[in-house]
Amino acid sequence: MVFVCKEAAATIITMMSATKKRLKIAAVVTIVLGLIYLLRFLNNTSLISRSSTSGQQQEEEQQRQWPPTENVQQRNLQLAYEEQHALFEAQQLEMKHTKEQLVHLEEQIRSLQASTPRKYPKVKYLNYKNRKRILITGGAGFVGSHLVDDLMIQGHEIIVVDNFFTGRKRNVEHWLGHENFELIHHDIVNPLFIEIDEIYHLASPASPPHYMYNPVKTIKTNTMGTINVLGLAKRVMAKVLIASTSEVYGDPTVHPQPETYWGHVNPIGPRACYDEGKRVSETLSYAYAKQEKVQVRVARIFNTYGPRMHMNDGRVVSNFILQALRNETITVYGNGKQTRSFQYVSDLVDGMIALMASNYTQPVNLGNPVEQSIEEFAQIIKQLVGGPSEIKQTKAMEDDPQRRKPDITRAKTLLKWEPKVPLETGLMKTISYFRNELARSDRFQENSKKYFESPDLQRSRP
Ligand SMILES: O=C(O)[C@H]1O[C@H](OP(=O)(O)OP(=O)(O)OC[C@H]2O[C@@H](n3ccc(=O)[nH]c3=O)[C@H](O)[C@@H]2O)[C@H](O)[C@@H](O)[C@@H]1O
Repeated sequence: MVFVCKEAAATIITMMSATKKRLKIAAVVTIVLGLIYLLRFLNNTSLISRSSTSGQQQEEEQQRQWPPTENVQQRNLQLAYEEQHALFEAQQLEMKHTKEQLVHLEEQIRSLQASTPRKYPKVKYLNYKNRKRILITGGAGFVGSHLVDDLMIQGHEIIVVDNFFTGRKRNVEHWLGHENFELIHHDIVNPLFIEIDEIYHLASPASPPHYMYNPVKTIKTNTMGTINVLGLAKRVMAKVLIASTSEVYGDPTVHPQPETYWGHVNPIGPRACYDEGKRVSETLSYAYAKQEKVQVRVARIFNTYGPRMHMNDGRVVSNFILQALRNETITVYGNGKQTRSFQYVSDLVDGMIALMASNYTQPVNLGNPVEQSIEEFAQIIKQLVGGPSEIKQTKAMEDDPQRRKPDITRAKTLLKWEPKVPLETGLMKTISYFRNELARSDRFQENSKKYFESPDLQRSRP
């Protein structure tokens, strides 16, 4: 601006020395030039201020825009952000599907519950004085669940404790919700504090493949578990019945086996975890009886069979029946000359209840003295089931007891008990149970196949 004015003044001084006319022209030119400079200057100034405003706006725009797009770091951030966002959206969609499915399932459960009113088997009414609180360890197992049924029907309050290693909720589900029944998921290897009048201690795997599967656990259950049960009995002054076994006789050298026989057990063989575990269990019972005045009953249980045996039980009765029903080969371990005496489960339960009610404290054999070889037993099953199954000999089991038959004189005289169910009758009931189980498992497999292959499920999968 200063420069422009100086220039204009210089021009005017020059013009003053010229003619009047030239002077006028020079003045006009000078003024026009000055105006042009002035206009240019003003224009430039406004351009500068305009461009600085748009720069600010751009910066603000950039700040508003997230994630930033300018440099690499920002671009990476943006990509990560977009990825997370996409994942989040996919998860939300999956969650929505799952919620829809849950709602559908809940509706189905509600309608099923509504259509099946809870009906329990009839139970006797016992007054407060006669009604006992009875704890059954292993009460969801094969034998335990039948004992539960009988004692419930008699009108007692039953508390089942089971770790469900071999027991199943299904075995006692018909009592769930009944005011006299309680089911506790508990491993008896850990102490239990509860008020009861009687205990039936059945908790332990009993089938050779099951107890050999985890021998340490089998020993713990039969030693620590029994200590916990006897300790509980001592605290609350309850009577205890310990479920012992014919296996305490090992591979017997006396036949048939009376309770006075001390047995022939290999202490380091594959069966020892069970055989010796049960022998210690008996020893503990009599130690608590002597030292702590606990009232004990010991039942030595011989081979027992019946409905609610597990399909994967692995013992001879379930194996042979399932093999025959599936038209598979019936597998006899060894030469089949070894013998067993089989009792039906309801006979055993009657014997246990009679023993608990008695005053007799020494061990009592509970078994059916009708003895047969395993070879004969395979023939009986094949004949009862029918079908084309072959009977074949396979590898013998290590330390398999060769002869087993209970001497039941004690039970007969002291408990007035003896087995009532003939082998054929019991086996027919057991065969019919396994036939239903097979049909049920086929149905289950088919339904689950249908479900997992259904287009709805495929669509809802992420
Ligand atoms: O059922 C029971 O109450 C008894 O079962 C088992 O004793 P174990 O007599 O060896 O029972 P199984 O596994 O049923 O075997 C019986 C006989 O059949 C044979 N067997 C078993 C399964 C098989 O598929 N094929 C076969 O020939 C065995 O070698 C054995 O000689 C347990 O060890 C006992 O504690 C339990 O009291």
